[in-house]
Order: sequence, then structure tokens, then C-alpha cells
Amino acid sequence: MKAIIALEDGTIIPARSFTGAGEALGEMVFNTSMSGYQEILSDPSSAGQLVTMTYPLIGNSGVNPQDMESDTLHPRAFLVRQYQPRPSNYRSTGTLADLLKKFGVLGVEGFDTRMLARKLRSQGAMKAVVSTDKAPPEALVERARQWPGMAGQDMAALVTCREPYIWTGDGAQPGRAFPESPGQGRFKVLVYDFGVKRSQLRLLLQHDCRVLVVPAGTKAEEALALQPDGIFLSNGPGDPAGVAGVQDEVKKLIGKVPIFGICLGHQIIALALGAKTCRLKFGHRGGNQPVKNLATDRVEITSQNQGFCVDRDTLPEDVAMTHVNLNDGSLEGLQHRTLPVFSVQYHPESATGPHDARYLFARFIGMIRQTR
Ligand SMILES: NC(=O)CC[C@H](N)C(=O)O
Repeated sequence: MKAIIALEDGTIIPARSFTGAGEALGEMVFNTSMSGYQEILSDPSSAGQLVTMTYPLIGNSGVNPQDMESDTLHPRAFLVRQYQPRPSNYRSTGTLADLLKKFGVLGVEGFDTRMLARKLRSQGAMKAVVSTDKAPPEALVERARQWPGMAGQDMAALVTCREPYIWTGDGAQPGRAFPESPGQGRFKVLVYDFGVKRSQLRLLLQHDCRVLVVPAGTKAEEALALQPDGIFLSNGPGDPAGVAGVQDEVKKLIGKVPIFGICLGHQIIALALGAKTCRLKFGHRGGNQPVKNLATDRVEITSQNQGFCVDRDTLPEDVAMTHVNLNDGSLEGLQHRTLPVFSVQYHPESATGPHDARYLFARFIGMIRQTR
């Protein structure tokens, strides 16, 4: 079925839908990962986006229940050069097209994805419409232009859990407090869910933690009443400055218990510490972003998925930059000089991506040990 990609700058690209009729309006972004399409789709940070993969063949390894990073898919459309309808992989239990259809994500193929990526790189992320509708393409461009966009919106509120839950080796179990038995993990870690990826919860479990996940709107007093040994702030979608009220709660938590934040969690920590966030021109999305650890001078190849970053020139005196992106010099990590709080912009759980940065989970546990 024919589809049209219409960008707000007036560009019109003919393509094909591989998931039937549909229309999607959102922010067009590109991801340079060569694998891990299922993790990218099920990462709640992708909510509201139209995701284009620059790697040309997508669908080859199928999909499976284990690789879901949440229980649904989040982008509004998924765009690829060539969709592979016959997957071959020993873990595969179905096709990508069926998964997209199940969750109402429009799948589009058959156009020059690298041309689109180059355009976004030079002009910046753009609002766009992807549609199988026979409407004149100019009308689709107009629809993209009229859309107000996601700036300033609280997108985390859309993907956070409604009720607290305990994360166990068997997945989520109902519960509002940490399990009593230390046999279930030595360190009690409270996870603020702004759109958490399951790999982060799994890694906390592997590091001997009892994991209690709470909604984004949880008050600092409620969080502290649960007596956590550490607090983890997850990744999540949208503009960090739009996440209502959370900065103030995090401000109250800083200094009380060790805190570790990833991506949106990192940006919220930065805002709570008094820094500012800003939009990246076209975002960092992929599994090949070089980041330098300034303490060791070592370079980590990292997995990333963000459209915003912390403005390194706004860090207060008592906060140090710990990591820097070698492509554009943007801030990738920070640490308070005296209080137990640190965070990174990238994804050390690396699902999908290289495992270079997993040491950060061990660092968090080390911080908890020191303060216990
Ligand atoms: N992966 C994330 O947590 C992304 C953070 C934020 N939504 C951004 O785009 O910058």
C-alpha cells in the first residue's frame, strides 16, 4: 500500500506501508543502530516519535517476548529502507510487521532512509506526517506544520506505571513496599518510573537489589518513608522541563540517599541541581556514540536515545561534568562534588548496544555500600 512521508519543511517522500492503512503524526528522528529494533520500539523514551532506522535491512531476526523493554510499543511510526517479512533466528516467535500491527504502529518501507537522515542532520529534527491516506501531499505537510509538537509536554505522565510494583526475576509483581526478605536482594532500590526499560530493572536485580518501582508523581516524603538504600531515576520520553513537579521532589531527595539517573532521570537531576536542559539539533539515537570518561580518559562506545541534553555551561560550581560526547562535545555525565548523586545521559543498560558502560551500575552499588 502506498504511503507518503511529509515533513514540515515541505519535503514529500513516496514510500510503502507494510502494516496496512494508517496515519501517524509526530517528531521524525533517525536511529543508527544496526540491530535491536524491538528494544528501540519498546523503549518508552520513543513515545510519540516517528523512528527511521538508517540500517537498511530490518525485520531479519523477527521478534520475541523476551526482548520487550516494556509491555507495548511506543513510536507512532517505524520507517525502514527494506522490511524483511521472513525472519530467521532461533529466538524469533513472530514477525516485526505483526508486532507493529498488534500495537497500532504504522510500518513504512521503500524509500531512501539515509537521505532522510542526512536531511534531519543538516536541518534538525522535524515534525512530520506519515500517511496512507490519499489526501494531497501538501495537506499532509500542512498537518505537520500545524501540530504544536512535544516541547514542554509531560510525556512521562503517559508512560509511567499507574501503581507501584516489585520487579522480580519473574517480572512485575504487585506490591507497594520492599519485600521483607533480604534473600531477595541486599540493597533496597526505589525506581522512579518515567518510562523505565526492563533491562535497567534486570541489571539492578543482578546487582543484588530489591527493586520497587513507583510512579513518576511519587512525592519525596512517600519515597523516603519506604526507606530505600538508593534511588534510581529512569529514562523516559519528551522534554525534561515538561515533567510536572518532579524536579522539586528530586531536590528534596538529593543528599538523603544515593541517587543514580539515566537519560531523562539524568536530565531531571540536572534541573534539580540548578542546571538547564536544551534541545539537541537532531538528537543522539543509536548504538555507536563515543563518550569520554573524564576521570579515566577512556572512551566508551555507548547506546543513546535522546533529543535533549544538559547545557554544560549551566552546571553549578558544586557539580562536575564526568563524561563528554566526542561527536559534539555535549555533556554526557555529571556528579555532585560532595553529595552521593551521579547520572549519565546515555544508556549504560545498553539494550541494545555495546556493554562498555555497565560499570555504572556497580558504581551505584558502591555508593550505596559507602553510605549504609
Ligand atoms: N532516553 C531518554 O530518557 C530520553 C530523554 C529525553 N526524553 C530526551 O529526549 O532527551
